[in-house]
Amino acid sequence: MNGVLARILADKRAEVARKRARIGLADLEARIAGGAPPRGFAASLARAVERGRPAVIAEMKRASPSRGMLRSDLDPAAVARAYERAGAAALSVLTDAGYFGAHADDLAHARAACALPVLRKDFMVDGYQIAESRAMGADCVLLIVAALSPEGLEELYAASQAYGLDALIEVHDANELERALALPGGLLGINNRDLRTFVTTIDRTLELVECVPPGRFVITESGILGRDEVRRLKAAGLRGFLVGEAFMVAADPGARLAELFEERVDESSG
Ligand SMILES: O=C(O)c1ccccc1NCC(=O)[C@H](O)[C@H](O)COP(=O)(O)O
Repeated sequence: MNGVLARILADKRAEVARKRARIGLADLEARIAGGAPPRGFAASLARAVERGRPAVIAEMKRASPSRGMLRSDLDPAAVARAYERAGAAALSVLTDAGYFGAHADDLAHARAACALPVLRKDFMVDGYQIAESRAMGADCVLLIVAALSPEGLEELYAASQAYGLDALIEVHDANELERALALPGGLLGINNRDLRTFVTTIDRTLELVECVPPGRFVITESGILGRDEVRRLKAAGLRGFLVGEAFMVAADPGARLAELFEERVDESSG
């Protein structure tokens, strides 16, 4: 593997080693035992769809490697409340400081401000991070197939189940999709962004979704910037959407969410 993803993963392994030396697994387990139970991330998405609504996972991040600074003054609690009011089914909170500008308590502040379940958006390379995610209050973890060996993917998926967390299994091509489908469960994310080159196109979802067996819940991720993308993805049967940049660059992220996903009569026939 080369490119930005490889650099991020190498840095992440070093970061995990430093954290583990500071806070052992036993400490994380003690925090988990004293904390609140998970909120049910997949269940919240399913409820939105049952009500005939798109299941929007609304993301917050200060910056990204592909776009640079997006929202330096991010207030996680205020944005979480705005997303909830606008009808989001769940939150996604970037927790990587080095590449995405996260602050240590962003996830905790966002979750405490609303009733929505939260995806910890980070680069999972070690089972330690699954326990850490649960200890910090996450309800779901992201497992990027491109970032993990076959054994690593199975191990981290099993760890997410053991800690009572939902898992969003992210793929970008047909091989990765095959690996994701071999797992016994999990939400399936199709990332429209190639994490090695940053090329982003919703055509990636439109192609890959054809190969997904019925019954797997699919979330289309990245590069959903306007109503035209939402309309095309909905027309292809997509019900799960993960959106970050379009909201982060808007003056009012909640208003942008409502505007992007509002049903208009002239578009409802497909
Ligand atoms: O967004 C990046 O530049 C990026 C680079 C390397 C690894 C991951 C990256 N982003 C994570 C994501 O996939 C997005 O945060 C997420 O899907 C939302 O995408 P968008 O709506 O385009 O902000």
